[in-house]
Amino acid sequence: MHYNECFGCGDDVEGGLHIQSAVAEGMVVVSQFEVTDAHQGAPGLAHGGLLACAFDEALGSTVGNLLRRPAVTGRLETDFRRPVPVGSTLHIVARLDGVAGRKIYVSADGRLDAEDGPIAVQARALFVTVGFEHFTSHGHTDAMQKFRQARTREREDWDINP
Ligand SMILES: CCCCCCCCCCCC(=O)SCCNC(=O)CCNC(=O)[C@H](O)C(C)(C)COP(=O)(O)OP(=O)(O)OC[C@H]1O[C@@H](n2cnc3c(N)ncnc32)[C@H](O)[C@@H]1OP(=O)(O)O
Repeated sequence: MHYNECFGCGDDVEGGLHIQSAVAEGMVVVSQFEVTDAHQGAPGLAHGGLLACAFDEALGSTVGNLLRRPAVTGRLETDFRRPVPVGSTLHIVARLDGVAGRKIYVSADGRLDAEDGPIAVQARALFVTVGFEHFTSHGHTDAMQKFRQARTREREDWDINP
């Protein structure tokens, strides 16, 4: 689900990750993260925390695209296998591993510069399904209102009673 002010996928967020995700064959969700100077940790290399963020985004998008229900990250694990240079593109393929009540298990591999490039980062996460009150009670009212207006314009259909 796209939200324009999201640090992970928002188009207008300066220095954001600008990740684009789409459902692909085999019920996977593919995402691309183009690493820029704004994402550096060590000189010339992506910051590990932002790589974790990229996977949070890609995995959250997997839950949203495949299950169409609101959920938040409860747990996120990352394995950093290779350095990710500035100027490279991480090709992330994510899958749904299982659902148990409100718990949703997802995992992903991120490959360097090509769909069949070497694996640089892997992640697994547990998302927990929440009601919309999670956002209305914990977030700012005006942000939720902007989000709802955008959803209405895009006519997105979500299960709001998980
Ligand atoms: C409109 C917007 C659209 C949708 C917008 C989507 C936006 C996605 C954005 C990207 C993703 C993010 O960054 S989300 C932001 C980062 N995450 C957060 O802020 C979440 C903060 N945490 C929470 O709010 C809470 O801890 C929850 C909701 C995760 C869980 O609280 P709860 O609702 O009280 O549920 P609770 O009973 O504790 O947990 C339910 C089940 O999950 C298990 N569980 C919970 N947390 C964990 C954990 N860390 N590790 C293992 N297991 C866990 C419990 O054991 C339980 O299992 P069992 O007893 O049932 O077996």
